[in-house]
Amino acid sequence: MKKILISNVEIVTDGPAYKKKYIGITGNTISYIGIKKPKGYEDAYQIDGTGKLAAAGMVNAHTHIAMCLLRSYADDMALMDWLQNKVWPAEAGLQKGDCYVGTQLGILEMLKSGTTAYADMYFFMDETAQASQEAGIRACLSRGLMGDKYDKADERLKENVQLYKDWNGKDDGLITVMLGPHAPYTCGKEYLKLLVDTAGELGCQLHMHLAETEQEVKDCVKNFGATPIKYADSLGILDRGCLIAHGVWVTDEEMEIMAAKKARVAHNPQSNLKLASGIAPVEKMLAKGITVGLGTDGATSNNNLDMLEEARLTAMLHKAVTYDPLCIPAATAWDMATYQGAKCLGYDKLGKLEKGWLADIVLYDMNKPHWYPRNNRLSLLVYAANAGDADTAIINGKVVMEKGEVKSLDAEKIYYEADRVAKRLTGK
Ligand SMILES: CSC[C@H]1O[C@@H](n2cnc3c(O)ncnc32)[C@H](O)[C@@H]1O
Ligand SMILES: [Zn+2]
Repeated sequence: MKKILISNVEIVTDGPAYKKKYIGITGNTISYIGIKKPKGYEDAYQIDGTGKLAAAGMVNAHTHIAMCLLRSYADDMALMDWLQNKVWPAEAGLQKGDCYVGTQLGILEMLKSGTTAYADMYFFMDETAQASQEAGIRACLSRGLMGDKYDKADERLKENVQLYKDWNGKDDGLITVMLGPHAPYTCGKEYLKLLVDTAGELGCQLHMHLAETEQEVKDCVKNFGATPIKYADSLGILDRGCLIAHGVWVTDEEMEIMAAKKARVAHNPQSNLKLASGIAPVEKMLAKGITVGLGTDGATSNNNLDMLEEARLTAMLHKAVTYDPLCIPAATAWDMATYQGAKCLGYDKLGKLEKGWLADIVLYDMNKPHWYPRNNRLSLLVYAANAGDADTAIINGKVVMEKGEVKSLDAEKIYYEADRVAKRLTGK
């Protein structure tokens, strides 16, 4: 089995004490962490960790990765205006091959900023799966679904089912698949019932936008007689296992339901702020034991895929909202960006640097002014680091980026292709 040995590396801790360590990787698993040089790694691929900080790779728990193609195309708008008048018309022009390029651009951005896994919901997901496999990034993919009827022949659903059959568990579990009902306002009740039934037959979970805006809640109550969370629950969506994107407008009672049904939430603070959707009651969710990961949402509403920004914003925003400086400390924000994100995607032993856990590891280059002095490395990572500090990325025991170079991606070619596709989509 292939082995990697990282030497002389610092490991993220919430305090001043540290010792330079060795991290051994065997196959896709962390097989050693310690201060003594381990035996049995003489022939391993060697990485010098001097001046580097090792941390678990971040997990982007909700995005639409190929929306990178529409970055800086539609800003300063509210969600429905943005979707109906700018985004959906542009997406209607998506052609075969576009999402492959858009995904490559997004993967490049995520790897270069320390993200090693993501959950996605979009179109042409076969292309997203292909690009993810080639880059070696961990991905949990859903075909975005919108529809009305209980119709097993629905083309979009057929695509999502095929995606599941073709890709779920592929590449040593690197790629997994969920069904992706878009939202209560784009999926009819009968259609949602069909998706729950289909997910049950496949044995997979659902990834859905829920309770993002106040207007969504009002419309849902008007049309279906219940708030989005209660409505989704009444249809069996939460029992099936659900990754909820947003969960901004949820009541205490709904959070109790979410906790009881083990729903996981992807909190997207930057997108929620930019679209003026509101601020999710994250501190309450965490207090109730709900798993809350962090996401960027698409780069059309963010406008980047930088998870360090989301972790920092999460650690700051909720302090201001609650007037409590102790709310969501750096350690909690980091846990959300890594371990809780991994749980959102359905993983058990992912998101921490521990022996026996999956080897998704990022080394950050600390040889920069904003990494001095080093009173607390975790504080530095959450409050001071920036995207360009990610130097090396290992996913499932494979080195996918070294010295800032993503091994399997040709950046210049991707920029050129992405520009070409974006011009066609936006007419700019
Ligand atoms: C059907 S594929 C996914 C679909 O979702 C759109 N989208 C992007 N961001 C958001 C958001 O914050 N809320 C709701 N829908 C969003 C995307 O443009 C695709 O059409
Ligand atoms: Zn979204």
